[in-house]
Amino acid sequence: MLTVRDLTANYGQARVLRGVSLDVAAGEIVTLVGRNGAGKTTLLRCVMGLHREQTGEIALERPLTGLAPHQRARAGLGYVPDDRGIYAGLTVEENLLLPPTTKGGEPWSMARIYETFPVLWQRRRFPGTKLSGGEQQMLALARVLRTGARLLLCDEPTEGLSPLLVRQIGDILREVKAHGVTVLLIEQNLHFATTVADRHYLLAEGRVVENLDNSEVLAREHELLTYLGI
Ligand SMILES: Nc1ncnc2c1ncn2[C@@H]1O[C@H](COP(=O)(O)OP(=O)(O)OP(=O)(O)O)[C@@H](O)[C@H]1O
Repeated sequence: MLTVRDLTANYGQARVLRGVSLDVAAGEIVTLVGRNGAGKTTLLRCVMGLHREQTGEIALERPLTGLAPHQRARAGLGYVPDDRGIYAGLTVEENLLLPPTTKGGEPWSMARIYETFPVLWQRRRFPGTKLSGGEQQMLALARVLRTGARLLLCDEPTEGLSPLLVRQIGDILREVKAHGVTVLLIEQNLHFATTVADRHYLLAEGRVVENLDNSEVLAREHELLTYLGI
Protein backbone atom coordinates (compact mmCIF):
# COMPACT_ATOMS: atom_id res chain seq x y z
CA MET A 1 0.00 0.00 0.00
CA LEU A 2 2.72 2.47 1.07
CA THR A 3 6.10 2.27 -0.60
CA VAL A 4 9.07 4.42 0.31
CA ARG A 5 12.17 4.12 -1.85
CA ASP A 6 15.61 5.59 -1.24
CA LEU A 7 14.28 8.49 0.79
CA THR A 8 16.77 11.11 1.91
CA ALA A 9 16.00 14.18 4.01
CA ASN A 10 18.07 17.14 5.10
CA TYR A 11 17.81 20.01 7.53
CA GLY A 12 20.06 22.44 5.68
CA GLN A 13 23.47 20.78 5.43
CA ALA A 14 22.57 18.02 7.89
CA ARG A 15 21.39 14.78 6.28
CA VAL A 16 19.02 12.96 8.65
CA LEU A 17 17.53 10.27 6.37
CA ARG A 18 20.03 8.39 4.23
CA GLY A 19 18.23 6.21 1.72
CA VAL A 20 15.25 4.77 3.61
CA SER A 21 13.18 2.12 1.84
CA LEU A 22 10.18 0.44 3.44
CA ASP A 23 6.79 -1.03 2.63
CA VAL A 24 3.51 -1.18 4.53
CA ALA A 25 0.88 -3.58 3.21
CA ALA A 26 -2.84 -2.81 3.38
CA GLY A 27 -4.26 -3.79 6.77
CA GLU A 28 -0.91 -3.96 8.55
CA ILE A 29 0.19 -2.11 11.67
CA VAL A 30 3.91 -1.38 11.38
CA THR A 31 6.08 0.44 13.91
CA LEU A 32 9.17 2.58 13.53
CA VAL A 33 11.54 2.16 16.46
CA GLY A 34 14.91 3.78 17.01
CA ARG A 35 16.88 5.98 19.36
CA ASN A 36 16.07 9.65 19.79
CA GLY A 37 17.28 11.48 16.72
CA ALA A 38 17.26 8.37 14.46
CA GLY A 39 14.94 10.18 12.04
CA LYS A 40 11.54 8.64 12.83
CA THR A 41 9.55 11.89 13.02
CA THR A 42 11.29 13.24 9.93
CA LEU A 43 10.35 10.06 8.06
CA LEU A 44 6.63 10.44 8.90
CA ARG A 45 6.77 14.14 8.00
CA CYS A 46 8.36 13.29 4.64
CA VAL A 47 5.64 10.73 3.88
CA MET A 48 2.98 13.36 4.68
CA GLY A 49 4.81 15.94 2.54
CA LEU A 50 5.42 18.24 5.53
CA HIS A 51 9.20 18.13 5.17
CA ARG A 52 10.24 19.56 1.83
CA GLU A 53 14.00 18.91 1.81
CA GLN A 54 13.68 15.33 0.59
CA THR A 55 14.53 13.13 -2.37
CA GLY A 56 13.38 9.62 -3.25
CA GLU A 57 10.02 8.11 -4.01
CA ILE A 58 6.88 7.74 -1.93
CA ALA A 59 3.73 6.07 -3.21
CA LEU A 60 0.34 5.25 -1.74
CA GLU A 61 -0.70 2.94 -4.55
CA ARG A 62 0.08 5.90 -6.84
CA PRO A 63 3.11 8.19 -6.68
CA LEU A 64 2.89 10.99 -4.10
CA THR A 65 6.30 12.48 -4.74
CA GLY A 66 6.08 16.25 -5.05
CA LEU A 67 2.48 16.48 -3.80
CA ALA A 68 1.53 18.96 -1.05
CA PRO A 69 0.26 17.66 2.31
CA HIS A 70 -3.41 18.40 1.52
CA GLN A 71 -3.12 16.42 -1.71
CA ARG A 72 -1.60 13.50 0.19
CA ALA A 73 -4.44 13.72 2.69
CA ARG A 74 -6.89 13.53 -0.20
CA ALA A 75 -5.05 10.44 -1.44
CA GLY A 76 -5.80 8.75 1.91
CA LEU A 77 -3.00 9.66 4.33
CA GLY A 78 -3.78 10.89 7.84
CA TYR A 79 -1.13 12.35 10.12
CA VAL A 80 -1.33 12.44 13.92
CA PRO A 81 1.58 14.64 15.07
CA ASP A 82 3.28 14.21 18.43
CA ASP A 83 1.86 17.54 19.64
CA ARG A 84 -1.61 16.20 18.64
CA GLY A 85 -2.65 19.42 16.89
CA ILE A 86 -5.94 19.90 18.77
CA TYR A 87 -7.73 23.23 18.26
CA ALA A 88 -7.76 24.43 21.87
CA GLY A 89 -10.54 27.01 21.37
CA LEU A 90 -12.96 24.47 19.88
CA THR A 91 -14.92 21.81 21.72
CA VAL A 92 -14.22 18.13 21.22
CA GLU A 93 -17.26 17.84 18.96
CA GLU A 94 -16.25 20.89 16.91
CA ASN A 95 -12.76 19.40 16.47
CA LEU A 96 -14.41 16.21 15.21
CA LEU A 97 -16.75 18.01 12.81
CA LEU A 98 -13.97 20.07 11.26
CA PRO A 99 -11.97 17.74 8.98
CA PRO A 100 -12.75 17.53 5.29
CA THR A 101 -13.21 14.01 3.98
CA THR A 102 -10.79 12.30 1.61
CA LYS A 103 -11.80 10.97 -1.78
CA GLY A 104 -12.31 7.22 -1.87
CA GLY A 105 -11.87 6.81 1.90
CA GLU A 106 -14.57 5.75 4.32
CA PRO A 107 -14.99 8.57 6.88
CA TRP A 108 -15.95 7.37 10.33
CA SER A 109 -19.40 8.59 11.38
CA MET A 110 -19.78 10.51 14.64
CA ALA A 111 -21.72 7.50 15.98
CA ARG A 112 -18.85 5.14 15.26
CA ILE A 113 -16.34 7.60 16.71
CA TYR A 114 -18.28 7.92 19.97
CA GLU A 115 -18.74 4.15 20.17
CA THR A 116 -14.99 3.58 19.74
CA PHE A 117 -13.95 6.52 21.94
CA PRO A 118 -16.54 6.73 24.76
CA VAL A 119 -14.44 9.32 26.59
CA LEU A 120 -14.93 11.73 23.67
CA TRP A 121 -18.70 11.37 24.01
CA GLN A 122 -18.41 12.24 27.71
CA ARG A 123 -16.18 15.22 26.90
CA ARG A 124 -17.91 16.33 23.69
CA ARG A 125 -18.79 19.79 25.02
CA PHE A 126 -15.37 20.38 26.60
CA PRO A 127 -12.91 22.78 24.96
CA GLY A 128 -9.66 21.27 23.68
CA THR A 129 -7.76 23.04 26.46
CA LYS A 130 -9.57 21.06 29.16
CA LEU A 131 -8.54 17.62 27.91
CA SER A 132 -5.90 15.43 29.52
CA GLY A 133 -2.96 14.22 27.42
CA GLY A 134 -4.66 10.86 26.87
CA GLU A 135 -7.95 12.48 25.85
CA GLN A 136 -6.10 14.74 23.42
CA GLN A 137 -4.45 11.69 21.89
CA MET A 138 -7.83 9.99 21.49
CA LEU A 139 -9.23 13.15 19.87
CA ALA A 140 -6.28 13.45 17.49
CA LEU A 141 -6.73 9.82 16.38
CA ALA A 142 -10.50 10.17 16.10
CA ARG A 143 -10.23 13.36 14.07
CA VAL A 144 -8.02 11.75 11.48
CA LEU A 145 -10.42 8.79 11.21
CA ARG A 146 -13.21 11.30 10.47
CA THR A 147 -11.38 12.21 7.25
CA GLY A 148 -11.64 8.65 5.95
CA ALA A 149 -7.86 8.27 5.92
CA ARG A 150 -6.83 4.78 4.83
CA LEU A 151 -3.30 4.95 6.25
CA LEU A 152 -2.59 6.62 9.59
CA LEU A 153 0.86 8.02 10.34
CA CYS A 154 1.04 8.29 14.15
CA ASP A 155 3.94 9.95 15.96
CA GLU A 156 4.29 8.08 19.25
CA PRO A 157 0.66 8.05 20.39
CA THR A 158 1.53 6.46 23.75
CA GLU A 159 4.24 8.95 24.74
CA GLY A 160 3.75 10.16 28.30
CA LEU A 161 0.55 8.16 28.88
CA SER A 162 -0.25 5.96 31.90
CA PRO A 163 -0.25 2.16 31.45
CA LEU A 164 -4.07 2.16 31.47
CA LEU A 165 -4.23 4.74 28.67
CA VAL A 166 -1.53 2.92 26.72
CA ARG A 167 -3.74 -0.20 26.85
CA GLN A 168 -6.72 1.87 25.65
CA ILE A 169 -4.67 3.21 22.72
CA GLY A 170 -3.76 -0.42 21.94
CA ASP A 171 -7.44 -1.41 21.90
CA ILE A 172 -8.23 1.51 19.59
CA LEU A 173 -5.41 0.68 17.19
CA ARG A 174 -6.63 -2.93 17.00
CA GLU A 175 -10.17 -1.69 16.32
CA VAL A 176 -8.89 0.71 13.66
CA LYS A 177 -7.13 -2.21 12.01
CA ALA A 178 -10.28 -4.35 12.22
CA HIS A 179 -12.03 -1.59 10.22
CA GLY A 180 -9.44 -1.97 7.46
CA VAL A 181 -7.29 1.06 8.29
CA THR A 182 -3.53 0.64 7.93
CA VAL A 183 -1.15 2.21 10.48
CA LEU A 184 2.51 3.26 10.51
CA LEU A 185 3.44 4.42 13.99
CA ILE A 186 6.43 5.51 15.99
CA GLU A 187 6.59 3.49 19.19
CA GLN A 188 9.38 3.24 21.74
CA ASN A 189 7.58 0.82 24.07
CA LEU A 190 8.69 -2.45 22.48
CA HIS A 191 6.49 -4.71 24.54
CA PHE A 192 3.41 -2.64 23.68
CA ALA A 193 4.53 -2.56 20.04
CA THR A 194 4.43 -6.35 19.84
CA THR A 195 0.86 -6.39 21.18
CA VAL A 196 -0.51 -4.12 18.44
CA ALA A 197 1.79 -4.34 15.43
CA ASP A 198 2.61 -6.94 12.81
CA ARG A 199 6.15 -5.78 12.01
CA HIS A 200 8.77 -3.31 13.14
CA TYR A 201 11.41 -1.29 11.29
CA LEU A 202 14.45 -0.38 13.36
CA LEU A 203 15.96 2.95 12.29
CA ALA A 204 19.48 4.06 13.15
CA GLU A 205 21.19 7.22 11.97
CA GLY A 206 18.70 7.80 9.18
CA ARG A 207 18.71 4.23 7.82
CA VAL A 208 16.49 1.18 8.20
CA VAL A 209 18.82 -1.36 9.80
CA GLU A 210 16.37 -4.18 10.58
CA ASN A 211 12.87 -5.36 9.66
CA LEU A 212 11.66 -7.49 12.58
CA ASP A 213 8.54 -9.52 13.26
CA ASN A 214 7.01 -9.85 16.72
CA SER A 215 8.76 -13.11 17.60
CA GLU A 216 12.14 -11.59 16.75
CA VAL A 217 11.44 -8.49 18.85
CA LEU A 218 10.36 -10.61 21.83
CA ALA A 219 13.34 -12.96 21.51
CA ARG A 220 15.76 -10.00 21.35
CA GLU A 221 13.87 -7.60 23.64
CA HIS A 222 16.69 -7.16 26.13
CA GLU A 223 19.29 -6.52 23.42
CA LEU A 224 16.99 -4.10 21.59
CA LEU A 225 16.09 -2.17 24.76
CA THR A 226 19.76 -1.76 25.57
CA TYR A 227 20.40 -0.64 22.02
CA LEU A 228 17.56 1.90 22.18
CA GLY A 229 18.82 3.14 25.54
CA ILE A 230 15.46 2.50 27.24
N1 LIG B 1 13.82 21.44 12.70
C1 LIG B 1 15.02 20.85 12.74
N2 LIG B 1 16.15 21.51 12.40
C2 LIG B 1 17.35 20.92 12.42
N3 LIG B 1 17.55 19.63 12.74
C3 LIG B 1 16.46 18.91 13.10
C4 LIG B 1 15.15 19.48 13.11
N4 LIG B 1 14.28 18.52 13.51
C5 LIG B 1 15.02 17.42 13.74
N5 LIG B 1 16.32 17.64 13.50
C6 LIG B 1 17.42 16.68 13.62
O1 LIG B 1 17.16 15.60 12.74
C7 LIG B 1 17.51 14.35 13.33
C8 LIG B 1 16.31 13.43 13.29
O2 LIG B 1 15.29 13.98 14.10
P1 LIG B 1 13.85 13.29 14.26
O3 LIG B 1 13.03 14.15 15.15
O4 LIG B 1 13.34 12.90 12.95
O5 LIG B 1 14.28 11.97 15.05
P2 LIG B 1 13.39 10.97 15.89
O6 LIG B 1 13.93 9.61 15.61
O7 LIG B 1 11.96 11.21 15.65
O8 LIG B 1 13.76 11.36 17.37
P3 LIG B 1 12.85 11.89 18.56
O9 LIG B 1 12.19 10.70 19.10
O10 LIG B 1 13.87 12.49 19.48
O11 LIG B 1 11.93 12.92 17.96
C9 LIG B 1 18.02 14.68 14.74
O12 LIG B 1 19.43 14.72 14.70
C10 LIG B 1 17.45 16.04 15.01
O13 LIG B 1 18.31 16.77 15.86
